[in-house]
Amino acid sequence: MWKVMRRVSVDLLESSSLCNKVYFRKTKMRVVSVTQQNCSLRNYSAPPGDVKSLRSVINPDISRIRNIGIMAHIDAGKTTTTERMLYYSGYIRTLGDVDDGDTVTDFMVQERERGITIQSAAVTFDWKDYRINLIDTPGHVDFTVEVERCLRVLDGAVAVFDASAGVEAQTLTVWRQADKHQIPRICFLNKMDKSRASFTYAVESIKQKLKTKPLLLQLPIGEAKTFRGLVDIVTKEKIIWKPTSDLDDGKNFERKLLLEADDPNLFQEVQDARNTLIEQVADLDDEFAELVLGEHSENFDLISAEKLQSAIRRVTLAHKAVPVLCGSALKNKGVQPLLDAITMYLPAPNERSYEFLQWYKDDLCALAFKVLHDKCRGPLVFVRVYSGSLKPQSAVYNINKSCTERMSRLLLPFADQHIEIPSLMPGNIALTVGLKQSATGDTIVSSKASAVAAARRAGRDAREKKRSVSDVDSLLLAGVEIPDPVFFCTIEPPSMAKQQDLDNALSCLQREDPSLKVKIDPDTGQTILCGMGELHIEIIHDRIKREYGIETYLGPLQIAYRETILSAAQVTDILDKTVGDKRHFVTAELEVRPRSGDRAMTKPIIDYAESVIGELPKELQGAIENGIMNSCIQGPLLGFPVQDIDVTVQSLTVHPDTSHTMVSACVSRCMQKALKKAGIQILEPVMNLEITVSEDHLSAALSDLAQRRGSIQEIQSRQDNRVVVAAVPLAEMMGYSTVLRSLTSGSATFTLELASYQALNSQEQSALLQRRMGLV
Ligand SMILES: Nc1nc2c(ncn2[C@@H]2O[C@H](COP(=O)(O)OP(=O)(O)OP(=O)(O)O)[C@@H](O)[C@H]2O)c(=O)[nH]1
Repeated sequence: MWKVMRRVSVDLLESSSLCNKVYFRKTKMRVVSVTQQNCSLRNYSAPPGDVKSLRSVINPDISRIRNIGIMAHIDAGKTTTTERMLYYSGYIRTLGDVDDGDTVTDFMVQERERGITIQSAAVTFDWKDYRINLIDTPGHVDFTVEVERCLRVLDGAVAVFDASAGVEAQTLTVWRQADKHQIPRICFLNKMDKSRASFTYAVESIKQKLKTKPLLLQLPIGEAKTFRGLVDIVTKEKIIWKPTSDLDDGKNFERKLLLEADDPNLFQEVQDARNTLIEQVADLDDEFAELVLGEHSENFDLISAEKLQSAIRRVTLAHKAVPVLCGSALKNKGVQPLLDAITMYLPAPNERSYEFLQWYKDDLCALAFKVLHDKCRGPLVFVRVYSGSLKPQSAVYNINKSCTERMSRLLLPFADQHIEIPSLMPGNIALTVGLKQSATGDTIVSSKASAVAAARRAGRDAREKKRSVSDVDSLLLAGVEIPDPVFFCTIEPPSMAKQQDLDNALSCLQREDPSLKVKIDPDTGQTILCGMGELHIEIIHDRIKREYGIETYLGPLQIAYRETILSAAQVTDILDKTVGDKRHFVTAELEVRPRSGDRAMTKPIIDYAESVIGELPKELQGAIENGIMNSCIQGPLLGFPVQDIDVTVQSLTVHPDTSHTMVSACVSRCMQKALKKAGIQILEPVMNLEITVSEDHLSAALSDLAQRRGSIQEIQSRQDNRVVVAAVPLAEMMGYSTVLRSLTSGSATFTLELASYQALNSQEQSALLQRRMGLV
């Protein structure tokens, strides 16, 4: 049964045109021996490992907590590394394998079948007196929002790399996201056992592409097939993994001081690497520089490992450099030192500074960062507490939703199983049961009065620092930026009777996943699903079937274009309508202008002529802006969102009896006319494409790209492979995975990421219009 399901899912994905794994897990397809029984052997319903010890320290000292994320390009080995961490910490007793579909963190059926992470999973475990809350995030670009929302609550991250590939496309994206949230990082060069693994190459690519300063804390002993251990440069200890007679689970390793007599060459290499590390750190940290230049300037050997570790910690927390470690998660090597490095070099929650905390004093301030729908318990909301404490059976106030909610229980997340806890202190992460309104990105405080007091303090602070009020708003209500979807399709239930069930399923899924958008087509009344990529929509379709028992039908996948205007235009409109005994009378005059700028913005910038703004009541202003926004959601040509326009309300006359709805309606109609008069230009999503292909198949891949309106920006070398970086319209990428697979005998991989929206030329635009009208 399991085999059959996996086979089906592989076929499904293979047929999907935009799956970015061209060879889609050849290894996974080979390893199909997992049975349902195997999975139950992992005993997912029983409490994991040493739950008693976790219970006894529910709220450890804040300095002993590490909220850590694992991030990387797809397939770098995040889940495998996480699984090893859980095993060595005693959280699980047998090692799971992504290729066998039985890891703890990939617990959704779709994740286990496909061997990919879709939802980020939070797991809590202890490592040498430290509490680690670890989040395994998805690597596939379709789930970037999932990564972003988790980064909001992390204090540190481990960036995992495939040592044979170095920095890959999605690594850059997640690295930039981590920069945005100022998250200190450690790099883990995984897959050192692979045939083309190269420590030097991977480090160089980190230096060049991520523009960061790597601090080499380890040197590998052997590479590829000969990889068998490492040297800790800080302590000069050699770590060699030794399988026991019946088990090679990586638990057994020998750690001893490297002596010159053991291996003179390696000894010298380590000596040099340590001196370089000391100089590098001294350059970045004044306190350490004093030590190095002072008492130990003659002999760096006298600098203790502890002093060096403290300095490395300071430069890591100050984002001045990034420690680099290596290993092979699959071959069970290097993960224990990585865990040590997490506790040693990444920050505790109280070492991060959050400006908004000062406004709450010691009152509760928590952020909801993820929602899961549990059939029995209802919505489960993941929260991170920043200040104050959370207790079960208490009321909390959600600032974003302006509502008070009651929380019934607090649970510690163990992937798909949960342990009940009596309280949650600052710096910690847990699941709440009972919050019905809270969604991803909401700020939760103890009461409305507390929110008001915090807002008052924030306002006072803003005035002192001459900051705008909207700045303060965004700090108080820190949410997650959701990019616009690029794909959409219709979704239909098997019968009208099932429409209500489908609506419910979609609204639950939307609360879990804010990047999923659902709307109703105003002309046909059909439900439209909008997603971040083909895989995203496919997974949603699958979940509706499996989790909600509704067999739905998807229409053909379509591209989400945008509309903009070509020139400025000014239009006047009059609405004169009598409803009952009331006469509604509005005249509006609007001017629209194209806006140039780097960022595509679907929200128009609205301003008012002086004669209008002087006497405009707030509610009336709201009605005008509603009308303008509404007509920008669906452009006049094909109904796509309108981007990059400025609007000026030049004049407005409103009869005293006129309702605000009528004002909005008049303004909206006036906008539509103005947009049409200004001339509509269709914009298409253009993607950044990165193909990793062998030299033999390079020319085939390039000539195919030329037929797809692709423009090649760069061809780089990556070990024996070539990496083609190109910009290609999304509309040309349908069916690409199948084509690339046949062109390259399944050896190439690619990633696709939205870059910008660009104008179609007039021929392309009229061809698209004809297609949409069903004329061709
Ligand atoms: N040779 C080798 N293969 C590895 C290693 N670690 C992971 N893999 C393999 O690489 C593939 C991807 O591993 P995952 O752990 O699922 O990678 P991931 O980064 O979690 O993948 P996504 O969540 O889908 O982005 C699997 O086939 C693993 O068996 C390693 O150290 N060496």
